Amino acid sequence: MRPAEIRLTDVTVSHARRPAVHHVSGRFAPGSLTAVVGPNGAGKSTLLRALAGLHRPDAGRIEGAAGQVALLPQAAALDRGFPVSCLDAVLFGLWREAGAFRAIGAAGRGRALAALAAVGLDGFAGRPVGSLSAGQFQRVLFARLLLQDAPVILLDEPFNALDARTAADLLAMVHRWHGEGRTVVAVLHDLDLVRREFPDTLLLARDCLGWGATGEVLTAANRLRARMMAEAWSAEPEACERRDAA
Ligand SMILES: Nc1ncnc2c1ncn2[C@@H]1O[C@H](COP(=O)(O)OP(=O)(O)OP(=O)(O)O)[C@@H](O)[C@H]1O
Repeated sequence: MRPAEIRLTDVTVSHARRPAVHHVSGRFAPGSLTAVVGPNGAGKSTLLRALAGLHRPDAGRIEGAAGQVALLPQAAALDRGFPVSCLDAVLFGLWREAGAFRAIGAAGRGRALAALAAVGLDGFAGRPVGSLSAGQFQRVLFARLLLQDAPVILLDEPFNALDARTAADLLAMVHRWHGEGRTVVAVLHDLDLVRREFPDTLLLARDCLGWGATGEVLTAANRLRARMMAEAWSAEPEACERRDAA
């Protein structure tokens, strides 16, 4: 598992010309385990979507991510009313590998069943995803990531609304991916968890307020700065003056 270095150079990502991520530069080293933290509306999900190629930066460059990323979106952003079984939901992980209209085959089904077993959902293959608890659904999404087998794994609030046991099981999987040499990036709000489990941190408040060793980034001064920036945001962020001036 040899992920490339992911480099961001002066990256700005906007929604309707309003910058959610503002002139961010830095790098995710191959095999690093990084938490992305910051206040609500800081641009964390937007950054992950840009890294996954789902949202194009309107300025700057992201290099090294294309084609090697698997993304776990925020559970709240997913529609669970869609009538699919757990097995099919996991098999969506093979979509890119197999192509939209190609048969998955017995080997693919076998891998999907093994992934369900690995996340503790043996026997759930035929269950509709709509009938799962939040924790069981998150396990299905982790099984899908397992099947995708990507060198870079992006997780958007992976432990939200989970009980201690489920969170611990999924955190163990994150550490396994890290141990295998994958690059893992997770958006998190629990700073105690970040300090305990994540060696590196990117502190975002639309601008990057720190990116490096967690202990050096999560200082009281940096967190205060992030809070003050968030309090200064109006409901609608301003258009980027630096970009408009360019
Ligand atoms: N689809 C969208 N259309 C318009 N604006 C959006 C869209 N998605 C996000 N935004 C805006 O972009 C900014 C950053 O949002 P984003 O979801 O990236 O922040 P976040 O740090 O992940 O927040 P949270 O911690 O609340 O999940 C916010 O001002 C948000 O309202």
